[in-house]
Amino acid sequence: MLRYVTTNPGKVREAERYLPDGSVERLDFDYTEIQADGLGPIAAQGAREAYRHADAPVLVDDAGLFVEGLDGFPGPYSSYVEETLGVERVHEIAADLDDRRAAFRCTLGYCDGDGFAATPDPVDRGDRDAAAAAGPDGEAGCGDGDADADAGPLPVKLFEGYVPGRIVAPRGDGGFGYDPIFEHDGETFAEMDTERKNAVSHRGRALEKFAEWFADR
Ligand SMILES: O=P(O)(O)OP(=O)(O)OP(=O)(O)OC[C@H]1O[C@@H](n2cnc3c(O)ncnc32)[C@H](O)[C@@H]1O
Repeated sequence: MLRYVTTNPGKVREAERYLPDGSVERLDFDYTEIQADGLGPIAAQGAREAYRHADAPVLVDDAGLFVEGLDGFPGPYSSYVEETLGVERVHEIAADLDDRRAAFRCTLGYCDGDGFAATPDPVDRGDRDAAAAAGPDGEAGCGDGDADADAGPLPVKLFEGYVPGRIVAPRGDGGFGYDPIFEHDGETFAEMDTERKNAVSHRGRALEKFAEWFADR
């Protein structure tokens, strides 16, 4: 049984649509979010820690909002910023910017304690650049840059998803987190139902890639 590791029930609602019934259960485990410029090292480290905790295959979901006019902030710090400033303040700050383009990014980290061929290159190619398209998926193994001597060489397979949009005044009651202030194609994510958000979202894209790979393994 695969454990979807998150403290955020909103993520699980979206993820369930991509994973076969009965093949996954939520693990409410608050893994350590290391400080890093990109989501890849955070997801990789989190997956290793969660795997050690669960002793079962795990999928960790690290996501963030990257505002172009703020050089990608809050990015990997999105959770902290939501808790401290709050979503409406982020909109107020962005309202003063000329460039309100933004992107959501999601990196999924899968670890089952088994070996993938570990590659030395991390997938972190600069999540700060909100305009850059998500690149190919990668594997983070030994020497993947998330330097934690205790983490050991457990290989982690990473999957990325990206969606462009812009920051707007809050609209809509659905979704979670920054959804009310993130507009894509004329609608905020909070105005979309789960199915519609999944069809375009960063998480949907990453989950689609994961689900395909997982089924074909
Ligand atoms: O780490 P876990 O336990 O999964 O839960 P979290 O909510 O802290 O998850 P992240 O660190 O990945 O999320 C960073 C922030 O981005 C927000 N976020 C993530 N995905 C989102 C989405 O699809 N829509 C809106 N906000 C999102 C989320 O609410 C956090 O404030």
